[in-house]
Amino acid sequence: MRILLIDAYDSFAQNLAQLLTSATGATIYTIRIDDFANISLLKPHLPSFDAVVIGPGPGSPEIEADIGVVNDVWKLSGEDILPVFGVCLGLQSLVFSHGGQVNKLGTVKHGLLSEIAHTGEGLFEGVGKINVVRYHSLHGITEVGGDVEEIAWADDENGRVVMGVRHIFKPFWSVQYHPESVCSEGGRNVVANFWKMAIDWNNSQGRVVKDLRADWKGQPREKSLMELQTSFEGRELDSAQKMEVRTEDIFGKGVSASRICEILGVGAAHEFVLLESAAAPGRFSIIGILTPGLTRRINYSCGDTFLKLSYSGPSSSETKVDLRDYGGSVWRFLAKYMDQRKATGGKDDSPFWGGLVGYFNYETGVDSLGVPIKPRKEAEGMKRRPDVNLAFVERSIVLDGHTGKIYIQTLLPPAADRNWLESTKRQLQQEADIAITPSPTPPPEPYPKRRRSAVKMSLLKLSPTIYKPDAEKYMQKVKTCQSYLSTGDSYELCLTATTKIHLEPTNAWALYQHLRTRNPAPYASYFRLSNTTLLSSSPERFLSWSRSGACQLCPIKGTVKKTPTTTCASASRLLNIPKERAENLMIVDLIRHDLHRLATDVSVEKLMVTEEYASVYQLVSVITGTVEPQDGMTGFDVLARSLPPGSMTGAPKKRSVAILQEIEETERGVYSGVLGYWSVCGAGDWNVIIRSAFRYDDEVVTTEDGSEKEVWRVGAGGAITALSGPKEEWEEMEVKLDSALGAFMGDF
Ligand SMILES: C=C(O[C@@H]1C=C(C(=O)O)C=C[C@H]1O)C(=O)O
Ligand SMILES: NC(=O)CC[C@H](N)C(=O)O
Repeated sequence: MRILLIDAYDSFAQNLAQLLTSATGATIYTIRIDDFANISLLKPHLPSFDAVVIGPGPGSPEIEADIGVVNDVWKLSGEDILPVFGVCLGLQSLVFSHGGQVNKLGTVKHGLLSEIAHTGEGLFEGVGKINVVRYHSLHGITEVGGDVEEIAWADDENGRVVMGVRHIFKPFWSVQYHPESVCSEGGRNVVANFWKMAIDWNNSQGRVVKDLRADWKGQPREKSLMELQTSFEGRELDSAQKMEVRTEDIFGKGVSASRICEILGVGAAHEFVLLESAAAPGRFSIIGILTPGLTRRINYSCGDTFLKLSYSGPSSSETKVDLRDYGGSVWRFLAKYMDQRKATGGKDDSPFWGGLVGYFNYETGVDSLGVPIKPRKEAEGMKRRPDVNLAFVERSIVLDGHTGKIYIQTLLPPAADRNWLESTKRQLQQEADIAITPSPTPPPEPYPKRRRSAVKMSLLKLSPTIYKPDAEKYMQKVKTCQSYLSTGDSYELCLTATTKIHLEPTNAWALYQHLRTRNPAPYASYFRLSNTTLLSSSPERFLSWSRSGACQLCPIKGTVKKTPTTTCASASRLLNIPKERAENLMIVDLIRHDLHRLATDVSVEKLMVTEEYASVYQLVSVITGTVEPQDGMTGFDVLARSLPPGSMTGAPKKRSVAILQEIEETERGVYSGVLGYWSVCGAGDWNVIIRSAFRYDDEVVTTEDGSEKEVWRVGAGGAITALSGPKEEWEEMEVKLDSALGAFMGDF
């Protein structure tokens, strides 16, 4: 049994595919509305399907680019007719193509629940009273006395809004709401009813479904990056390396990650990597030792046909890798690179044995969606910077904040690396001994007192000049976002803006220490690579995967500022309102879709739990799924196809990103990207780069008095929905901005 799902570039389509699979047992083939230029090209394939399902999507059925072949599917006649079920845009298209109208709602409904009334028959047989999730700005009005009749309704501020329709003599049904949303009731029942009616109709017509034609190109599931690589004929990378991890471990409770970094000379290091769990629920901190002349750097700028390999250190020659050997894809290159570097022998309890560490910036995600990158640095008269900035780390130190264990690890062969393991162990052991010997308990995190005062001295002298976005302009942009929400082009837009800081040359490590003390976060990081410095206090995990392929995504959406009187209970009350819940729900549904594309057993483990951070309370959800290692599928496949993070774009992702490219004037750069690792042990963990500051190390401005200043950037923003107020959004942006801006303030 086969169902053809026609996706209108929505971020919920694969949730619908999953609902269809579980309710019907059929195999789902997904195509896009414009994969076939017109209905006569699609028509020859339709006899191969038991039914068609039209998915939701941005825009309107009145606009051809938004609807593609779909209006014509509803106009099929005679022998060509087959059962069709439409969702949201699908319903609007059914109504529109049968003489009805599609109008704007006075009060749009995005991520909001309504109880619906229905006939209790046909599609709604045995469905009972249900609350359903709505994502729409438009609504259908059926033609009086026409062939399409109403079968379900919602009553709200708009009056009576049609929620379900059927064709009176053709096998066509549609719903306006989203039966596939995690918060909709009765979805499975409605889809099962459609399927039963579809099969009955096919039988009554003697319609026998044919095999797929030889020229049918669609696949029931997406291929992994490694499967796509099977035709790989290009040059091999550095010869495949079977790596053995060697580890020394010590018990080092009381030795902080910061202290170890200082022992390793972080303050003076040109390049350095620390991914630090500086607050709960973080557990492990990872230090990547970047050895000049030895550690590989991998850099890529979107639009290039090549990527650059070089060695860590101030001067290194570059090798260009022709990406055409990898289907033009940096993702396929990286999948192959890591496939050749699988390691054994590390400690089970250490999540990272060495491997890729670094970031994919926001524009990498924009590019991978096929959306043109509008604001580019070049346009601002800036140098081109890598959009992908990674290192392959051979030597690393991992601290387990729960057990106090410190793992010292190397992937280098013993002959090349005899002394490093032992000498580092000795050094850290000495520090561990000091930490446990003195009777006054070791000073609390982040680092011993003497160092804190040194940092204080240097920071007190800072005099940053801060260029914040213009408040009026930002509020105007909130309204522009809302105009796109009212036309149905987006359901939620994560608007952001960049603040620039000019600062006298300052030690970045000292700044980081200040940031992590002021705003301790589970995904803090100090990252310097390829002329870029990133100081992060991110609270948000984007995606992690285990060695066995268990994926977890933890989107945050919904923010309340902490005040001296806020408690978790009071914040929870403020967050548990329709506006905040809708913001979060939209992203949960979007992420379920991203995960359903490649993973199985997708489920929402936590839905909108209030969590406390240093300066804010947030609503957090957790979505999990598993990628099957056969076919070479890894968590990296999910990463490659899920950028930018949905919590930083809004939904539907592709259209929302394109709209944001129009509204935001500067490129986001490192902000809104993801930072993390993919280890040679097979596991990976990536966070969303927010509450962070970054700079390009060679970018300086000369002020009027002739002094040189560093240029730092901090991005901040928030989700705009129809329920947002411009002033409140500006204030929310400021709260998030302040959590990173604090690094530049000398008030400690
Ligand atoms: C846009 C930011 O944060 C994002 C937006 C949030 C929101 O709208 O509530 C919450 C967390 C992040 O996903 C930011 O920190 O700059
Ligand atoms: N979810 C959808 O399919 C939305 C349809 C249409 N773009 C609207 O906003 O009404």
